[in-house]
Amino acid sequence: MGEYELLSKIKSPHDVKKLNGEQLENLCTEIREKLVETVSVNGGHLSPNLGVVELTVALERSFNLPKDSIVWDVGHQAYTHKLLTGRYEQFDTIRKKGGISGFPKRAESKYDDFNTGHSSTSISAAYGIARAKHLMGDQSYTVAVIGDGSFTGGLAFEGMNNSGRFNKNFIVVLNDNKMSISPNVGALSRYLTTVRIQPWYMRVKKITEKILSHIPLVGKPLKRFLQGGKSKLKNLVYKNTLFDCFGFTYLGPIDGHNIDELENAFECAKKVNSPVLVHVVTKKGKGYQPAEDNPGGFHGIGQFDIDSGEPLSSHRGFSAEFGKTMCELAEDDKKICAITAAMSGGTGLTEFSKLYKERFFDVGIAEEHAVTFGCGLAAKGMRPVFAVYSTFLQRAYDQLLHDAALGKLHLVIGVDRSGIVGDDGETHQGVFDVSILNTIPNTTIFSPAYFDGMRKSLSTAIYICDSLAVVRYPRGGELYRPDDFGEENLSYDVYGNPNCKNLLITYGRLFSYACKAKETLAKQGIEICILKLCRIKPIDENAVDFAAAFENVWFFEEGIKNGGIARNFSDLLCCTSFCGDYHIKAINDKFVKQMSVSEALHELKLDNDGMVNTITKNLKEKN
Ligand SMILES: Cc1ncc(C[n+]2csc(CCOP(=O)(O)OP(=O)(O)O)c2C)c(N)n1
Ligand SMILES: CC(=O)[C@@H](O)[C@H](O)COP(=O)(O)O
Ligand SMILES: [Mg+2]
Repeated sequence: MGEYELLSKIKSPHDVKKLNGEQLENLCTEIREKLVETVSVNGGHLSPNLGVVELTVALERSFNLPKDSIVWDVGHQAYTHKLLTGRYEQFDTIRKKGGISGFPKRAESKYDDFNTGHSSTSISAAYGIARAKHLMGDQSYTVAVIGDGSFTGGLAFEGMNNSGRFNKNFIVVLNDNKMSISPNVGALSRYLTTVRIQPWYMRVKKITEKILSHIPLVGKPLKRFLQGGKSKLKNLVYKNTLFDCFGFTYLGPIDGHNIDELENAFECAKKVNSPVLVHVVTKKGKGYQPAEDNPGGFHGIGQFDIDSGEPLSSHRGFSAEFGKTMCELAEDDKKICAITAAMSGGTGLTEFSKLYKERFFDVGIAEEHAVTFGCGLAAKGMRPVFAVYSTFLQRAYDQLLHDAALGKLHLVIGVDRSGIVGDDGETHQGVFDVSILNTIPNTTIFSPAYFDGMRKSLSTAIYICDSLAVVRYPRGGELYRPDDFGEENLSYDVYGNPNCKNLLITYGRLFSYACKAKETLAKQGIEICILKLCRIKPIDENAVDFAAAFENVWFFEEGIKNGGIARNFSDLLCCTSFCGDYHIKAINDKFVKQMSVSEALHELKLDNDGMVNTITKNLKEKN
């Protein structure tokens, strides 16, 4: 490893076009080695990228980038695209502070046509791009590349429905590897299996030609192309599929690891004067045995040992604790149901899915549906718990508001990855959920700091609350817990001398940083007391009354300031006799870039150093 003779010389897709068959094969091998080597150090999305090496090479050769446009859905599989579009030299910085992103970014390269991170957007975005080009008389091609998992998202179907009537070329490449993060689920997935294996979809050119001659508009040009002298399209078969019903000409299935076959299919797709769907079959994790054996495990991974495929670090996190608690509760209560939107592993629900199969619902990448489906379960007296990453819950605002809260339905949401998540960057930071949920009436939000608080909050959300109830917890595990801090209370805790002048308010994992800051400040002769909220909506009136007695109050919040709890708290304080100074440190109207969690908290001045510096500075200014 380390010697990338061909890859290191690729400065743009133009260079890839110059390579012959043998060189392309070697290039793909080098790319795979580079992917494994880099991700083993930086962490990242390995198996999705290993699966699309040939697909990407074929796309970059068949199309004329950056004039033609490619929109990668989610964008977690665009590493090869980055390597072939002038970012080889920077590739070692991927997902690091100041480095290149793990997702496409328009600001990063002229070859990145659309910013992504959340799934199922590619068809809509690419269609918008195609229509804009059309309006401007630009004849270049536009391609959306979407995985079979991302195709389960409603937005993908909205895009298909809308774009299917376009009377110009528009290409959707469906990368079908039978996997979302875990095995893909649902009727679409079942349908794709039948498309892949039905016997009448024989790969016979004659049949293709015969069928094509009966298809108006599309058939004849395709047939002519198939019959063309240097056509190598013997593997291409026209079929009548679900996609045709949407107005797309279906081409496939194509072997996604055969560059020749892929290029032929793309050449053919270009000839169609209407929307085309190219169905490409790939193997997630291809070329690295541990990832082929465990594609879900290598979907998104931290550092690992290349020889064994073993992760270099593992610690028990909130997700695992949440999953364990769900299993314990579900054992005694047959009404408890768990819902995930294609994130069973990440949200800790794998064990639940095995133990309580009939009460476990993986709805695909469909957060909006997950919420409304949960509301339906709740309407009939079940106890649904939807476990979802904070960033993906953003999709379901209207469903939370209109379907759950307005109807006072008792849906519980486990908001995983709340707060800074680190290397995935802006698209994945869980810093908006509080502000979003805070606007919704009939909603209770708990944001514990430790596992015991999470367990208590979850059972309270399930058994005491009677409308929308949310328990949020961060990526990773528990942080520092002082020996003299007892069990977490559900509403709030006071830690320190309640009669001192200075009060630090916070919630969630920032409490750990606050405790460290308290110790540091004590050494400097500054005494602070900490008010640790657990239930952040509604805020306990007694907590507000307690805070009102202090001379100096700081609220540190790991979330966006607008609409956050610190602002609420200040509104409530205004209604008391409080006459001290009130300071808020939260994320001030910006997106948080990719970097480790500790780097981000440091930069945002939300770690212990930031707290100490802010407090000492404010006190100095006052005196
Ligand atoms: C709205 C949204 N929900 C969930 C995710 C998390 N997620 C990222 S990739 C992925 C699976 C995508 O599967 P597929 O599109 O088939 O790509 P593959 O990894 O199989 O290549 C999921 C669920 C996301 N990025 N966006
Ligand atoms: C691309 C995507 O959205 C997911 O794969 C996400 O990156 C997973 O994040 P975790 O690593 O925190 O599970
Ligand atoms: Mg897939």
